[in-house]
Amino acid sequence: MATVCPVASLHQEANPSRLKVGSVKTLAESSNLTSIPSHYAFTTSASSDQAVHSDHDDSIPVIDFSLFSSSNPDQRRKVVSDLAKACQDWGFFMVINHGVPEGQMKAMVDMLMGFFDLTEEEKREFEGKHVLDGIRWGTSFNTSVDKVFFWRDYLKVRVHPKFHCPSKPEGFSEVLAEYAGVVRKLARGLLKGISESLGLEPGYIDEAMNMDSSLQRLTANLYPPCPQPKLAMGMPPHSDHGLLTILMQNGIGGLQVHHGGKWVKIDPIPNAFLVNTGDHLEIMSNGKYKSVLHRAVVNNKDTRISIILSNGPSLDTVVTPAEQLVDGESNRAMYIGMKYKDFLELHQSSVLDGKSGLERVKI
Ligand SMILES: O=C(O)CCC(=O)C(=O)O
Ligand SMILES: [Fe+2]
Repeated sequence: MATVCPVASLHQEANPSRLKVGSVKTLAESSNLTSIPSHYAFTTSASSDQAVHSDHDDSIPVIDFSLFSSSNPDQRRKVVSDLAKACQDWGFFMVINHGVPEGQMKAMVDMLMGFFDLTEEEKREFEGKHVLDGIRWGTSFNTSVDKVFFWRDYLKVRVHPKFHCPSKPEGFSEVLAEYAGVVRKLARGLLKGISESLGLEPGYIDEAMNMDSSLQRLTANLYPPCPQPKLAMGMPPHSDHGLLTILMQNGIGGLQVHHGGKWVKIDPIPNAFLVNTGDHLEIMSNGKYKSVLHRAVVNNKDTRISIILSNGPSLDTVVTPAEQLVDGESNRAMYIGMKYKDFLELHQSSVLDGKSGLERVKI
C-alpha cells in the first residue's frame, strides 16, 4: 500500500536482510537510544496521515453480548440488528458484558509481559520458521521480506485445534488454555449472531467453517517506547485474514481504524474486547461485511501490549460465499473459493500490505 514507503530502500547500507535481527525490546532498552536505526524509518508514516478521534454521533459501536441470551425477543432482535450495523458500517466493535472474568484477562497480560521479559536467548528457543509452526516468537512481520522493520515484537501461538504453548513463563499454558477456550466460545456466540444478521440459520457459519476444528491463534504484540514514534510504525495498514479477531490491550492506546476515509484512534475501554471482522467473513458474506484496514502506531512513553485471538475456519475449509447470499447475475459470487491453509501460506510469504491477500481471491 502506498502509505508504507520505505526510506531504507534509498540507502544501500540499510538493507535489513543483511543484519542480524534482534528484538525491538532489546533495542529500546539499550542505553542512550535517542534515535531509531534507519531500517525502522518510514518516509510516509502515521504522522503524515494524521488520525482523528471519532465523532460523538459516529463512534465505534458497542455490543452488549449478554443480550444474545435475553429472554426478551425484542432485545435479541435489537442486538442482532446492532451487530449487522456494526459489521456493515465499521467492521470493528467493542463487546461488553462478554462474561470473561477481569482476572483472566489480567492474568494473560501479566503472562505475556513475563514472556517478553525472558532473555533474548530464552525467547530464541521459540523462534519458528513457517506460518504454520505452532509457536513463533519474532520481530517486525516477516524479516526475510520486510523492507523496513516494524517497531514490534510478537509471539504467535496456535491454540486450536491443537494446543501449543511456550514452556516459559511457568503457568503460561494453564492461563492460555483457559483464556483461549472462553474466547473461542465468545467468538462462536458472535458468529451465531452474525449468521442471523445475514439472514442465515444461526448455526450456518459454525457449520460451514467447521468451527469445531477452527484455527485459533494467539498473537501478542509488544510495542516498546520508541524515541522517534513519528518515524516508526508498529504495524502497517492491514486487514486480518480470519473470521473474527478478538483483541484486548494493557490500557495503552495505539490502534487506529480506517473508517469514513480517515484514520480513527480507538481508545481502550477497560475490560471490553475490541472485535473486528476478517477477510474470510468478507468472502463468506460475499462482500456484505468487509474486513477493515487498521494499523498500530507507537509512542515514546509507555510499553503497549495487545493480545489478540484470531478465530478462523478450520485449515482445510474451502471458503466460498454462502450460497444463500449469491443469486444469478444481480448478486453473483465475488470471490473464488480457496482453502484457508493456502490463503495463509500466500499471506505470510509476502509483505504485509493492506488487503492484498483478499485481492488474490476477488473475481
Ligand atoms: O496492536 C494492535 O492494536 C493491532 C495489532 C493487529 O492488528 C494484529 O496483530 O493483527
Ligand atoms: Fe490486525
